[in-house]
Amino acid sequence: MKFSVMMILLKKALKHAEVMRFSTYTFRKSTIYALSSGHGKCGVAVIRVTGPKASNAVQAIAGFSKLPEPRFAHLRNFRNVHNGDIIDKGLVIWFPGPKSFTGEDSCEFQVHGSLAVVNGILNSLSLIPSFRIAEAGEFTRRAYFNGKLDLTEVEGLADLLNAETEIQRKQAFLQSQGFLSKLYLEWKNDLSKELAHIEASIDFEETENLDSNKDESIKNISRIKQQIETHLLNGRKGEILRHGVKTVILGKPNVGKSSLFNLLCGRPAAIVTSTSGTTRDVLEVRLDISGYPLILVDTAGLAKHSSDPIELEGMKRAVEQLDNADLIIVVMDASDYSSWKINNKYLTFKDYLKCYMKNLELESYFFDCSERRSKPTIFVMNKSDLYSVETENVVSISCKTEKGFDNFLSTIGVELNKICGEPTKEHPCMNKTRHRQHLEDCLSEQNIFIEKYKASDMDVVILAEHLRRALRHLGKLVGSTSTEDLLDIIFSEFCIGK
Ligand SMILES: Nc1nc2c(ncn2[C@@H]2O[C@H](COP(=O)(O)OP(=O)(O)OP(=O)(O)O)[C@@H](O)[C@H]2O)c(=O)[nH]1
Ligand SMILES: [K+]
Ligand SMILES: [Mg+2]
Repeated sequence: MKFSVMMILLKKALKHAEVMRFSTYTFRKSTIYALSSGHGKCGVAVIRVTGPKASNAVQAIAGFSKLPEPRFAHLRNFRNVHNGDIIDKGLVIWFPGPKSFTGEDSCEFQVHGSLAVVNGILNSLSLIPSFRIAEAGEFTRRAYFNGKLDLTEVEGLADLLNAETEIQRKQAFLQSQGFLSKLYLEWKNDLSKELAHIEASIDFEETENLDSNKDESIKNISRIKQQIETHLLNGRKGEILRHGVKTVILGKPNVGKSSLFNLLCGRPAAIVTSTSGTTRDVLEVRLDISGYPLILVDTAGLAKHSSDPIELEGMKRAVEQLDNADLIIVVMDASDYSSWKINNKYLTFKDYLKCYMKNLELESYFFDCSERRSKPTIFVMNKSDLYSVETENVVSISCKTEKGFDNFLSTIGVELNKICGEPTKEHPCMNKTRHRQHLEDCLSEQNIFIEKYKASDMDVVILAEHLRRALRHLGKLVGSTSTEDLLDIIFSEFCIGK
């Protein structure tokens, strides 16, 4: 048998294996239920049911002899399945499959949100034959297996449930609506077309035809490759937005770092005293600034001469924070600046800044552009109530009077926008290590393909296999090929009832 024919048969077998995996899941299906709204006392609680026997819940609990009109809210008495007592009066909505979230027959009960009512309904559901309580993420898992959502949409939904700020919400919502998968599917489609050309030529042994298409093929694949590369570069923004922008406050002792930290938090989270070296440990809070998630870190002041082992440890920890910082806020003291003189002359701000950073032994972080360590930085001159400094590239503020604080907030907002960007439908950002991994692997397969194809030093059949692998990585991204382990990780991010 020819090698290329073997490859085609192997490919078909792999496809079959995928279909098998999907169908084994359907065999395991039972009807599941769960409280989908938050736990604890609340105005209204939502209980969801999905699975082949969901209609039994509508009939047994809401007392319909014939199923009600789908997707309409019906006000009904809900009865205890065991003794017929009325538990509560509420709304029931019937969603016959496949037009439901999971794609299966589903229904939703909206009841008064007390523990007793919710337990009453859940107990009744448990008495209906073949009903069981849902596992965490099981509703979404079913939606995925029924083709209602692909994997990046599932991830987007998980992020949406966890979103803390407006821009995080926007990124997650766009992803849950399929804008990221749309991009990946476009690339998958384009690459598939290129592969189809090559496969057709192999099957019919049309080597002349293959040669004439070579330049066109290389051009098309290079274009896709470049789009993926740009997407990866932008992806760093999406990843930071998803995790939060780690923002480290640094400076000499007593300049007002903790005062600024507290002002941003809106509460006295850190101890502030006039004693130099007050802060020792690294303090961290999560904040929402202009819709962006900020992980704000207060650190010990960096003193040049210290023999106190606790202070030295604090400084070591402060500097370590720089390694994975996304944004740095360097705080200075205006009264300190005003007192610095060299040869009896006051320093320009630029010279002062150089000396200041040299004192902190952090010059290379900010001034050595050849080093990759240079990070986005905001320079803040605090204590402007004592001495006013109006210079370019420095934000003047007084933590004592709060003068200049609004200006400081908008400066942070601008930086955050530069760091995270703002996700749009046209440019959705990747935001997970999983995405990066598959895209990088996809790129490296494309690179091998282009290089070997150009040099004509590889059998075309093997060459095509590199394109196939590149495609498989895109497939893994949207979840048309995935493993149970990966699915377990992704669905574990959901709570019960989603
Ligand atoms: N006049 C004036 N005093 C300030 C201002 N901000 C902070 N201070 C005072 O400066 C002193 C040091 O403030 P902290 O916030 O503890 O300074 P820090 O940089 O965190 O100090 P360490 O943790 O010791 O490194 C305190 O006495 C504050 O009240 C300001 O804007 N104006
Ligand atoms: K202090
Ligand atoms: Mg402090």
